[in-house]
Parts: sequence; structure tokens; C-alpha cells
Amino acid sequence: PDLGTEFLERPLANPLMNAAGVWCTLAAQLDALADSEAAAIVTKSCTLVRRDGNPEPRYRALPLGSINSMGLPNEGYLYYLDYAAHHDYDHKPLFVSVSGLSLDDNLTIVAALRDVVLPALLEINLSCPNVPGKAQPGYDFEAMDELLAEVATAYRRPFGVKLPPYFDFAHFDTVAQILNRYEHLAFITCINSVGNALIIDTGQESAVIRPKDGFGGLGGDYVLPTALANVNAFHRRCPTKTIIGCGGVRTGEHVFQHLLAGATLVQVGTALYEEGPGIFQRLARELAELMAHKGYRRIDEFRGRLKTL
Ligand SMILES: O=C(O)c1[nH]c(=O)[nH]c(=O)c1Cl
Repeated sequence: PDLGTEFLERPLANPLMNAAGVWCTLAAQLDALADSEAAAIVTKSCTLVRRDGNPEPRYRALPLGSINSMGLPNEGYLYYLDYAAHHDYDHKPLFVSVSGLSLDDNLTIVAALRDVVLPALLEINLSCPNVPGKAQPGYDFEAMDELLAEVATAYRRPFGVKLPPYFDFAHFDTVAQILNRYEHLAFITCINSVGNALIIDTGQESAVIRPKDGFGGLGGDYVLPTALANVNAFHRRCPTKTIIGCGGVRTGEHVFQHLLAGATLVQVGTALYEEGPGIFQRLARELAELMAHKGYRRIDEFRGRLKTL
């Protein structure tokens, strides 16, 4: 089978890439992804200035996934613009994830990315659940609309958004209606971690991460059904946008399910954190094996073709 995929008219070897935030904070990590089977890579969400992030422990692997409250540790946007300036775009696409702490910070970073005129793709993170005291724009629809209007006006090139999970059809409808009003908004990445979960260690009778009394974003097996629902909800509601699936991907079968639900690319977070960049070779092999078993030669024979009963 051929895992060939097209994203924004660019042919890719397969639909696989990392999720922003995982194995992508430092240049050496990004280089490892560039050398892996991932067909595209995205940077850690960046802010105006470098951040240490939250106190540790701030990430914990779990039998069914992970919980994190990293607190946006990153090297500052100029570090990732510099990385983007040296990336080989003929080898594979590079996305820059931006998560400014204010509208002004986002606009400063977006304008800088525009002005360096690189083939890098902008993924605006609307959904970081772990900065104490900051409500995420993904759940403040007026703030989201204002941010997108300002970014679209400033950036004037194709860009995408990273959304939090939604759990209500009224929210799917409202958010899709906002996103569909922005022509430059070319792709939608669903989902970010399921925010503010609480994992308890029974023996210690304690939370397992330090920040925010142990409340953190959930990833991994726990979130696959919610991720698939959000991918399919926005695939149905935003026919002119490309959907990138993210959430709960650990096997080739999970990749297949995201593609069936309507994703064009599929991002890997928790499983990449635990397994390392070699996971992309395994996921590509497992997806090809599943496609062969089902008699599919190409992804576009089943992508977005989820049946209902
Ligand atoms: O705490 C984080 O750095 C973080 N953690 C997440 O699970 N999603 C995000 O978008 C971010 Cl920005």
C-alpha cells in the first residue's frame, strides 16, 4: 500500500507527524524528528520570551496515557524562527506552533514569522490548559474570534489552529461557524489534551504532578474517542478546511481510525513521548499492514469514509 498523502497541495510520504510540545522543544529534538519517518514536524508552542515552565513533577506517564502541566516551557519564539530559517523544506514541512500569552504577543510572533518569509506553516495554539490564571481562547469564543481576525489580518497567509476538545454539539457548531469565516484558516488540528484532569496515586493518597494541585491535561488512550469525535465533527462542519487529527494515537489502527474520521495528517503526542521518534516507522508499518489486510492501496480510498449505522 502507498501511504502517500497531500497536505495543502504538498505531497508527503505518509500522514504522520509529532504533536506540538512533544520531542520538539530543542533543536536536537527537532533534528531527530526531521531524521525520523515522520512526514512533517511541528515545534513546541512558543511564547515571546523563553519560559522555564511549571515546577516538576509536571509530566507523568500512566498505564492508559499521560497527564501534564508543563506550563509552556520553551526557548522563546526567536529560537524557533532561527530553527525554521535553517530547516530543509524540500525534505519535509515544518510547522511553528505559537501560543502567545496575550493577543499582542501572538501578533508580534505572527508578524515576525510572516516577515521572515519562510515556507514554515503556522499552527496557532488556542488551547493550552496549563498556564495558571490564563483562560484558554479555545473556550472563550469571543476571544477566539478576535484573535483569529487579528491573526488573519496580520499574517495574510494560510495558517491553522490547535483546538481543545469540545463535548457539546452547540460548541462544535459555534466554533465551526467562527473558523469557517476565515479564508486564510486552512487547517484545524483536533485535539489538544483534555484539560484539568486529576490523577490520584492511591498508595500515596496524593496527586501525581506538582502544578495546579495536580490538575493537568490528559493524553493517550484515555482521549482517543474524544479526539475522533472532534476530528469528525469539524470534518463534517468545515468542508473547505483540512483536518489534522491528534489524540490517543499509539498504533497503526489508531492512525487508520483518525483518517477514517476525516483527518488528513495524524499527530502523535503521548506515545511519541514514551517511545521516541522510532515510533513513526512502527506506525507507518502497522498502517500499511492494516491497509493491505483490508485491500486498500491508497489512503484516499477510505479517508473520511466513516460509516454510520
Ligand atoms: O503545559 C503545556 O506546555 C501544554 N500542555 C498541553 O497539554 N498542551 C498545550 O498546548 C501546552 Cl502549551
